[in-house]
Amino acid sequence: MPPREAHPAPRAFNIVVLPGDGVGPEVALAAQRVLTCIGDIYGHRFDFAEHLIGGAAIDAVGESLPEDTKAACLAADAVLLGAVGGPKWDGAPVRPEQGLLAIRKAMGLYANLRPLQVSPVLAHRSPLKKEIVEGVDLIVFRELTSGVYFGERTRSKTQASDLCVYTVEEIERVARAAFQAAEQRRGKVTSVDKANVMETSRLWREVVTRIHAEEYPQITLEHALVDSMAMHLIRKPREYDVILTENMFGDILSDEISVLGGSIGLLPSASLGADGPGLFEPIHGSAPDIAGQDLANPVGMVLSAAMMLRHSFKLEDEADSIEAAVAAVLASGAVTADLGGELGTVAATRAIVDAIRAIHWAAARHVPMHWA
Ligand SMILES: NC(=O)c1ccc[n+]([C@@H]2O[C@H](COP(=O)([O-])OP(=O)(O)OC[C@H]3O[C@@H](n4cnc5c(N)ncnc54)[C@H](O)[C@@H]3O)[C@@H](O)[C@H]2O)c1
Ligand SMILES: CC(C)[C@H](C(=O)O)[C@@H](O)C(=O)O
Ligand SMILES: [Mg+2]
Repeated sequence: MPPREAHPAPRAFNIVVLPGDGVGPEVALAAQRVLTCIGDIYGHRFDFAEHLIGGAAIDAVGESLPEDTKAACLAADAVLLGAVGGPKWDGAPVRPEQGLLAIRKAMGLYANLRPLQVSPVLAHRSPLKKEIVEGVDLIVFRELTSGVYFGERTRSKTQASDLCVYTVEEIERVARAAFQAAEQRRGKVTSVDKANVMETSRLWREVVTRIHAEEYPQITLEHALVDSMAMHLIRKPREYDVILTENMFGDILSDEISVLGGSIGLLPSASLGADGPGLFEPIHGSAPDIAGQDLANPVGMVLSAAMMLRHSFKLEDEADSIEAAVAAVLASGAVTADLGGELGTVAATRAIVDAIRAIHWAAARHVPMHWA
């Protein structure tokens, strides 16, 4: 990508890195390598400060979100997170996942953006038919700081409960974020709920309908029930543009749509609030089955870093560079085992870094890309 005419001057950014557990540290390192390359090319300085979260924090200090990690995240320009959790902490009194929920809440990250694009050259990597997935371009807006994830929990010998609560304001703010995104895209929002059963879903539907009518009437809004939506997403995924949904449905549906692209290891996310730093993490987990073996696909984490450049730092060219390099590498077949390739995490990351440099070399000399 050649830099745009009025490119912003080089800047310095403080990025907190939370590697976490399992493959988290492996993919977090990949993102740092790619950002360092971007910094070299564009002259920005990215200062990385690593902090503990999840199981690694439990092992070191006995809690999943240490106070200094929280303070560092709140003071950072942005946060990158690998993944948390793993069987080692199953049944432990404090769970690694609590640290992740706590930092999302503390940073006020109510909107979790999970985009997916399946370009024609990548469609064959999906286990689904090429004609179904080719050209998919959608984004999930998942509410991230409320719902059943944050309701009161009870437990006795004979029963357990998880309370699901949504307030009008919590629905309004994430709905506005989704409608605003649709304005910049194909102008369609599909709001997903379970309004035939759940009271929180009936409120969700009412509020989304009202915000649409009052503030975004030019956007096409449709409502869908989560069970049939799970089916439609793999039968006709190209029909969707922006998918707006509550915390738990968004968690489940986003893992489902990862199949369209061929691997959960490809999908990035951005978690954003009203103001303050954002947090950027792949949608996958700590992948204990492949951790520590140089097998993890770094692309979801690397694309999360690109989302950080775009959303938090307004560095569009730099984000475009990473995305173009990832697309070129995936198209070339230089991929990890989850996509049927032979590269390890380190080699796949190197391929992305090399592609960024090659694209810049070609752009600077006005050479067609295939010579680079
Ligand atoms: N944001 C997070 O930190 C996050 C997200 C999801 C799950 N988790 C945690 O991770 C742990 C494991 O959960 P899980 O097994 O259900 O989900 P997972 O996403 O970790 O793994 C599911 C499957 O996808 C594969 N996979 C995941 N990431 C991959 C990558 N980058 N490259 C190649 N293959 C990849 C894994 O090998 C596994 O077969 C649990 O403790 C869970 O709570 C954390
Ligand atoms: C680990 C877990 C708490 C987390 C979630 O459910 O939000 C994960 O599945 C995700 O998708 O980020
Ligand atoms: Mg999940």
